[in-house]
Amino acid sequence: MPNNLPSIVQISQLTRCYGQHTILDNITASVQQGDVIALLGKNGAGKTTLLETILGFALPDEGEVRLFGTLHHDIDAKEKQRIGFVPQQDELLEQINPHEHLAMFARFQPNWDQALCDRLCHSWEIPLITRISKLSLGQRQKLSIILALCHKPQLLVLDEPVASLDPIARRQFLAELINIAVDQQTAIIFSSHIVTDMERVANKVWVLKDHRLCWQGELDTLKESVVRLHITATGALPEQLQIANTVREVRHGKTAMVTVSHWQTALLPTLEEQLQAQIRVEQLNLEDIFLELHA
Ligand SMILES: Nc1ncnc2c1ncn2[C@@H]1O[C@H](COP(=O)(O)OP(=O)(O)OP(=O)(O)O)[C@@H](O)[C@H]1O
Repeated sequence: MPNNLPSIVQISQLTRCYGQHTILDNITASVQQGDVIALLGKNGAGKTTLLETILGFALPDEGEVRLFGTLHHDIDAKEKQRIGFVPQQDELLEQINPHEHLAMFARFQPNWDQALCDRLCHSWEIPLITRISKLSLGQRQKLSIILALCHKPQLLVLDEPVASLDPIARRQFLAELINIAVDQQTAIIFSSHIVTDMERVANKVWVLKDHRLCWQGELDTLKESVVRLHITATGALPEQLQIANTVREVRHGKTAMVTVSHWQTALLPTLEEQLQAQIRVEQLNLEDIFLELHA
């Protein structure tokens, strides 16, 4: 059956500058229901800028962003309730305690899931009656996540949500993300430097590099596309290997290790013939792919 619903997020030719500096250059991308998108990029690549621009905290210099089909700066309070956001630096109210904060927030959220809130507060050992200014960084981060998850958003945007979480809480958090993505079909955009975590939960990847999305697509396709070729020649290797879409090349005598993008298995026999070599194709994990794309 055709799906005529608008994308949850539609980014069209988005450019964003700070002063003279272009941070995001002509980005076009979309997010559909049920997508879990890992947003990857080096420090300063523009991940926070992209996430905040998507949410309408700043206007693009060029292009536009639509949330649920509406221009992001035109969405009303009701539509805002469909969004959950965990910012890199939390915006918790310091002078009240988590119990009061959660209760206050829940009053304005028609879809608030008190059972989920109670469960997470219990398993994450949130000190409910301690003033927020006295909580540890990790406890604050957990509270921000609970605030963002429990109103059952249709779009969840997470900017480095796990940086301060211990490994147990991180695993629990990832499990919750998978649950809500599967059960509620929530669209999730998730930025983190813990790439192994992203690989566990994401089905799509956006890689931000040189101000653009140098990759956007299915995680599995990315993993099939970027591979490392281990080449062992029977004789001498040609001076120029001339392998299409080479990302990085390391040579040593009759052997070479070449990382390529846009790989297709069907290319293998021709390449072996061309180089008079045996080639082993190594699949890479997401962290290795990220490192190779930035080598
Ligand atoms: N308010 C601002 N004014 C001027 N430049 C800014 C401002 N905020 C961010 N920048 C610059 O924009 C670029 C992108 O920053 P951003 O915070 O979006 O990167 P990031 O990918 O989220 O980085 P990190 O992984 O370190 O959190 C950086 O060069 C940063 O210095």
